[in-house]
Amino acid sequence: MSAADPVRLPAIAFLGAGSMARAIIAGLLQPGVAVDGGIRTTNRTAEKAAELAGLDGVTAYATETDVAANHAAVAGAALVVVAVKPAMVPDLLREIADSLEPGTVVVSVAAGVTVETFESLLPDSVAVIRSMPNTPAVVGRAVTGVSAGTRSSPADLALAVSLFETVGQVLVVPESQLDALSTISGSGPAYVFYLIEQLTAAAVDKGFTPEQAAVMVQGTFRGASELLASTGDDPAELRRRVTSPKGTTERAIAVLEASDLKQTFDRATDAALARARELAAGA
Ligand SMILES: NC(=O)C1=CN([C@@H]2O[C@H](COP(=O)(O)OP(=O)(O)OC[C@H]3O[C@@H](n4cnc5c(N)ncnc54)[C@H](O)[C@@H]3O)[C@@H](O)[C@H]2O)C=CC1
Ligand SMILES: O=C(O)[C@@H]1CCC=N1
Repeated sequence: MSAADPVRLPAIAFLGAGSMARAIIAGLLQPGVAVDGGIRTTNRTAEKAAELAGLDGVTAYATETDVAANHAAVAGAALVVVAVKPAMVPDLLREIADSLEPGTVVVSVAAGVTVETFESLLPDSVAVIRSMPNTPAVVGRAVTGVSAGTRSSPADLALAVSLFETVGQVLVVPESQLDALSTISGSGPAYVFYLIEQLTAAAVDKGFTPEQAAVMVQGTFRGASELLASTGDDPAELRRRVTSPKGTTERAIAVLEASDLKQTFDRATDAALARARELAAGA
């Protein structure tokens, strides 16, 4: 993307401007992106809306001070991103259904909630796309899964892909795979931060200050990720280059292998998948 070749998107409304919506908005505010008609946001509190209103090109509405906030935000918006908590989605869709103009593309980021639920609560004239982004969107490094709805056209899907490409990489997958994708990349940043927390605690237990531990652990995660990205080498080969035969790393890796991290990740991601199915059922 270059300044000479900006990405142009039509007016976008974010309903539920919390962590995830703000992460995507951060990408839209980058120099190479133009949102014709502007960005509208809604959230509950006036305090948060005031913060959002301070962003260039953003019109922010708060439901606590404006009962018509969601209606005002979707008026004239070609893209409507639904980013409230999954349990709140059905009520929100009932609230806005009559305010959506024909041809609007509604993009869900809500975990679990199916295209079927969205399409059943919205007029036939509105297309639905499901997505699953992740919070590295804030730094333009998101991985987002995107799935077509039954009423969406290839152009509608392409529009949603363009939206998420402003904040990182996009994978188009069938909806049947989107919950599984969510257990890997949607939740994934939390797994990485958890590993960082645990290795930091191990460093502190070995006598380093929290500051020293943070330099060691965060620098190592960043350095290893950048090494992987810049060489394109297989992670197993990069690991082998650290693991000197009969050396120290070999002993550490043997302990990690004995703990069967793969099985732990299988169980963790299966638990996330089960929760997505509960969310789909409205639990
Ligand atoms: N946080 C993450 O890493 C990811 C979250 N998601 C999905 O994004 C959605 C939002 O999650 P977060 O941003 O983490 O939650 P959050 O709690 O940070 O944001 C939710 C926002 O919705 C607003 N809200 C609540 N009721 C509303 C209403 N009736 N009208 C307008 N705004 C309303 C709240 O004020 C809040 O700002 C969820 O459905 C979640 O499954 C998807 C991918 C990753
Ligand atoms: O935890 C959640 O439900 C959301 C979906 C993926 C990441 N955060």
